Amino acid sequence: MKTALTIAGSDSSGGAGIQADLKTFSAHGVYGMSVIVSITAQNTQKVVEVEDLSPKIIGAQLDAVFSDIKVDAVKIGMVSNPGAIGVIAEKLIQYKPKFVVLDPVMVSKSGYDLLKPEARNSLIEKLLPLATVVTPNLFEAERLINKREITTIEGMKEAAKQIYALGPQAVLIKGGHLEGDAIDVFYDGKQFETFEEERIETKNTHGTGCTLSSAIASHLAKGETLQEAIEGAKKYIQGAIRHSLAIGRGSGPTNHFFQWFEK
Ligand SMILES: Nc1ncnc2c1ncn2[C@@H]1O[C@H](COP(=O)(O)OP(=O)(O)O)[C@@H](O)[C@H]1O
Ligand SMILES: Cc1ncc(COP(=O)(O)OP(=O)(O)O)c(N)n1
Repeated sequence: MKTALTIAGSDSSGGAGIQADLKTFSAHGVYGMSVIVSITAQNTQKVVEVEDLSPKIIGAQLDAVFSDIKVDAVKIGMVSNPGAIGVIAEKLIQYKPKFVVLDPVMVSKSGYDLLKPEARNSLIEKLLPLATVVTPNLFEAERLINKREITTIEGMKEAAKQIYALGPQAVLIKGGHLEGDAIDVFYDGKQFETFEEERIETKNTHGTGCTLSSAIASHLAKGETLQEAIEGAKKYIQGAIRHSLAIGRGSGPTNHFFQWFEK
């Protein structure tokens, strides 16, 4: 069985973060492992509180996994603070996993800062250059390159070029917050590609970014090319949103095991 490791924050409501990643790995038949960076007290309506784990225990989790198990792909989500980012970068340089999917999580849909403002530069300098692909949403793309507002496909392409110049092997800017269809823009330094699906009208989109990035990691772990991995992940998130769950009183989660419910 292929393996994937998520390095991210825990979401007590189970729709985003580590919980979404492990469900996604399982739904793809990939053995999932986790390094917890932060614990969030969170539900479908809000993030109530966040507690970061120490760089020491983050490093110990990484050593425990990498010293024993072959990791076929890594997904990075909420990394919270400069100390956590420092130890994650150090260990990735040491263990050299083949694929690193970096979701530069900054703010939850409910509006809570999941990346401390002072950690932005560390994320750019230390993690972006280690990424096989970085998957910002529109807001995160704006923050990475200090751009005002990205609202069009042309704007996404220009931003993808600028983010690519920061060091990742490829960039996928997600268009979940665009007007109209859900169009994601890919750039690998040579060519652009768009991944397009129709927008599904629902408020239950908690954890869509986490789910897409861990699905990309799952496909990479199974040996697909990056473009094949994104194509597969995009189809998966579309199904997961189409069958999303009205659980909780706010923005409910996607359905990671929607295949079980399709006739
Ligand atoms: N309502 C929707 N219908 C279809 N696809 C969506 C919808 N919302 C988000 N997506 C897709 O889900 C993935 C995650 O995107 P996005 O929601 O922008 O990320 P994030 O959760 O990081 O803000 C992207 O592939 C995006 O196009
Ligand atoms: C612990 C944790 N990590 C990440 C997120 C953000 O996930 P995302 O997929 O961007 O989903 P939304 O917050 O936008 O619904 C999170 N909320 N918690």
